[in-house]
Parts: sequence; C-alpha cells; structure tokens
Amino acid sequence: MLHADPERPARAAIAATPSAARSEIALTGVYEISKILTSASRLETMLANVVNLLASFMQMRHGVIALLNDDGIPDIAVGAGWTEEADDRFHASLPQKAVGQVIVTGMPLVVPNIATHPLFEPGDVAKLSAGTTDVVSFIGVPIRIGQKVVGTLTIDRAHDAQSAQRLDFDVRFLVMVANLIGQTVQLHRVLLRDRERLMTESHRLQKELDEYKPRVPNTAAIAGIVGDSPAIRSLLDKVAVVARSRSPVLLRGESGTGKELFARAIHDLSACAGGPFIKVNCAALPESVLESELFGHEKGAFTGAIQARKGRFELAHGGTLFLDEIGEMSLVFQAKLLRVLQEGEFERVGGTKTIKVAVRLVTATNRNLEDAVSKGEFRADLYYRINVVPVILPPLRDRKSDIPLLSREFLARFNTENGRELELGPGAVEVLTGCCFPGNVRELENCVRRAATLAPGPTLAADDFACRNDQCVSAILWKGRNPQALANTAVSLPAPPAPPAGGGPRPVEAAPPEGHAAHEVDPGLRGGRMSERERLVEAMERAGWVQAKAARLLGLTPRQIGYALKKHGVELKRF
Ligand SMILES: Nc1ncnc2c1ncn2[C@@H]1O[C@H](COP(=O)(O)OP(=O)(O)OP(=O)(O)O)[C@@H](O)[C@H]1O
Repeated sequence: MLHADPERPARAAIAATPSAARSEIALTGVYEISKILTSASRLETMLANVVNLLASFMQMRHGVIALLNDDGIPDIAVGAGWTEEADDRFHASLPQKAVGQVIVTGMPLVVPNIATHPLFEPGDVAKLSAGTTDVVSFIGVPIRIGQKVVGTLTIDRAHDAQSAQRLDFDVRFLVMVANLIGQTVQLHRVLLRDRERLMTESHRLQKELDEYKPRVPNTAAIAGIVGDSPAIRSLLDKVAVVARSRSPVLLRGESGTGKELFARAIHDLSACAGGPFIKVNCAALPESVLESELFGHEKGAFTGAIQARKGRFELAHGGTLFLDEIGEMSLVFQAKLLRVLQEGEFERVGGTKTIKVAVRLVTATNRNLEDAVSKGEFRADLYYRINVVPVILPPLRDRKSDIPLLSREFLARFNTENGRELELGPGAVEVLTGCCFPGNVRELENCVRRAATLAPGPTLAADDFACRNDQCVSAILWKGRNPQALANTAVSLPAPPAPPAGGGPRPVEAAPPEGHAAHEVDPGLRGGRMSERERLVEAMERAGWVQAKAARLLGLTPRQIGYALKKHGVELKRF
C-alpha cells in the first residue's frame, strides 16, 4: 500500500486551517490530484496515489476509493490509513450499508458519529474506531460516470468541533475529487474497450494476411518501391492487406529504410487514396509549434497568430495523416494526441469549437517503443492505440539482394537529372553490395548520386565511389566495427557502445571489405578519425537534418547537439 508523502508535511490538513488558507490548500490539492490522474500510470496506481495524497490534505484516519465494474460488482479498491495486510480487503473494510446508500442515492452521506448511526453495524464501528476512543465521523461521496454511480470515495476521521465546523467545505472538496476520479475512470474504460476492439482488428488483419495470396506479383509497381528480396515482397503483401483496413499502422525501422515511402504506399492503396496525404515530423518541431501545427489555431491564440489556421489533422480530413518520429513526442503531448485519436475530435489552439475529423493514421518511429513504455517515457495506452498493425522495415544490410535493383533505379533517375547515360559496371555492383549502409536506402541513394555526378563514364566503376578514395564519411565512421553490432536492430537504434571496461584493449578492428563493411553507432562526437565537426555533419545528413534524430545517432541529448552545432558553426539545412 502507498503511504502519504512525507515530503509534504507543510501541507496542513484542511480541517485544521483558517478558511482562506483552507481554500488555497484545497485548490492545491485538486491541482495535485489532477496531475496524478493525467499521468501515464495504471488506474489502480493513480487511485492509490490520490487517496494517499488526500491523507496529506484532509484530516482523516482512513480513506478508500472503491469502484464497481459495469455489472455493479466490486472491482478496484485502494485505501490509505490501513495496515499493509488490509490492502486486499478494502471492499470488506467498508461499512456496507453506508456505502450502499451512497451508491443507491448517488448523494454524499455525512455521519457525525458512526457509533450511533443506523447505517453502521457494530462490526463497522469496531473496524473504523480501532485504536481510538474519539467519536468517529464518516463522509462518503459517489464517483460517477455521467449519471451512473461507479464507485465511492469514503473517509472517516476523529470527530471534533473543528471538523464539524468545516464539514460542508470538506464534502464539497471530496465531491470535486470524486468528479475528477469519475472522468479518469471513464477515460480508462473507454481505452480498455478500445484496446480490445483494436486487438480484435489486429488479429483479424493478421489472419487475413496469413491467408493472403498476392495478386500483384510485380511488387515494384507499388508507389515507387523498389526491391525484390523476400523481405520486401512479404512487406508489400502486408502493406496491400493493411492498406484496405482503416486501422492505425505503425511503421518501424531504422532511419532511411523507407518508412515515409511505405506510409505513402499505404495511403495510395487505401480507400482514402483520393484524399490528402499529410506528413508531420514530430521530432522536428518544438512542442508549442507542434500543437498548433497539428490542431491549428484561432486568430489571436498567441503572439503572431494574426489569422486562424487549420492544423494538419483538419487538412488530412478524408485522407491519411502520417506522424513521423512519434517516439519523440513528450508525455504531455502524447496525452493530447491520445484524446484526439480516442474521440476523433479536438479544438484548435485558442478555440472552443469542437472539430471532428475522419483521418487514417499512419505513424513511424525508429525508437524501441516497448522500452520507452517500460521506462515510462511513452504512454502504454497511446502505444496500443497506434500499434494495431505494426509493419517492420528491415535494414538494407538484411536484404542486400535489393542493392543492385535499387542502385540501377537511382542511377536511372540521376542520369535523367544529369542528362547522362551512365551504366552500372560489375565492379560498382560489387562495391555497393559489399557495403552495409548504416544509413540504409537513403545512404545508398546519396552514394549513387555522388558517384553518378562525378564519374567520368560511360560506366560506373569501383573506383568511382567515395569509399575507394577515402572520401566516404560513413565508411570512415563505421570502418572496422563489428558487423554483428547492428544485427537485429531493425526496430531500434543500437545503444551507444560502452567504453572498454577497466581500460582494457578495444576489440580488434578488422579492415572492412568493399567500403564501409561493418558498424556500430559511435558513442558521441569525440574520438575516431573524423573531426567533431565531420561527425556532426555526417550524423545530421543521415538524420535528414532532424536534430533530435542526429542526437540519438550520436548518443547525445537534443540540447547537446544544439550546442555542438552552434559551437562548430554548422548551418542548419531547411527542407
Ligand atoms: N524500397 C525503396 N525503393 C525505392 N526508394 C526507396 C526505398 N526505400 C527507401 N527509399 C528511398 O530512400 C530515401 C529514404 O526513405 P524514407 O525517407 O522513406 O526513409 P525513412 O525510413 O522514413 O527515414 P527517416 O526515419 O530518416 O525519416 C527516400 O529517398 C526514399 O525514396
């Protein structure tokens, strides 16, 4: 059982305080309780925290929050002021007739002396009066969802002249707290139902996928996606199935694996293909901007809001909203997003009108969300909401057979751009397929672009590639690292390697075959053969100039990378 926070001794009990100070304490209490109830914790933990916090605001001997399930059967019960062993017996500790009356009437019940009140059995009196010879009073208030009573909040305390005087105030305070609890319980129940529905949908889609017979053997026909490896083929089959449903899709994979491309493919193959496809990179915008970017704002909502503006949710109405880098969203913003996803409605910043939208949501991340959930950095309820259909994009090193196809495709594009007719020679194919491309397809594309621009022609040869001339920053960065280090990291970026323990020797570094053969994320900006600035620029390039992403690649915080960029005078590219 949780106990009252010893850090809060200054917070006097409401009943023992002059009236102005009492109101202020009550306000602080409501504020603190609302903070607890909007946290990302489990419902039971939140309620236990609330009842404990209550103990530091109210003069009380015991307090219990007891909930009933949809069928009126006792469900969760948490309490404060009881012994440890009483934890699983809070329902049994309640004076049944008194609580029954609160539930049936839906009205607060105030009993100044439980010993003389007909709703209290001798057993109740004995339990609640244990350890005191004082007169014990009781307050019970209903917890409601709309008109329905779904539980009770009850306290008992030693009855004295002061507490009698402030009874009305205390009852109003408890009613307020019970209302907040009711709203939280409602949201929680909606989420539970929602999660069940989403899981059923997820199973249905998985079954459909298992039975799916691809009708489109030429996978390259989908939205410019190039690749013929078994991994890409099965991915495209999955995309064809999930695109038909309206369920949220979560795309996972390292940077540059094609998440945005696949998001677009899902949109193009879906029933809302005729609608807009709107993209937002959640890592690229500060939280205040993200809010008005997603939900829009009314004129005058903040300095500079000279006219009303639609947000991306509104712009995506009837189409797809692609939220990239969703793993980078703050917990506060996650709560806001959850509400919109849950209810399909929101208000513009500074607005009061509720706006409803029909939007298919596709999200993407290269973060290990499970880990983030377990660390409390990502809301579990939002995770279930967006992760109905997870689609994992394998890194390029795990589907090297796609490299020649992709390279030819990119070369053809650059030939058109450059007005050239370069061809890919066997030596070039060998260099490219020997590379691990830590930046995945994006890096391959950049590599071919550079060679296609500088090569004398008419055939691209091995020596036309930057890595053969010690000019490939990525090759230098990854050179000699263990190729296994990136294995099985399709979902999350590998953690920065720990420095060798006890100052022992670093692992032996083998020379990489054909360019940058193998890799491991560098621990930061220091060390290695590249200068700090080169590492910074390289990471920014690989991260598409999104600072938060580059920070992660280098094992730095966003603040540290911001400082480093400033220090090295690296000008930010805007796209
Ligand atoms: N299978 C593919 N076929 C053709 N082009 C691809 C493929 N996969 C990725 N690309 C290209 O690689 C580049 C990077 O892809 P994209 O931006 O979709 O990656 P991403 O996973 O969203 O990256 P990030 O996480 O950094 O945002 C784009 O130019 C995209 O067109």
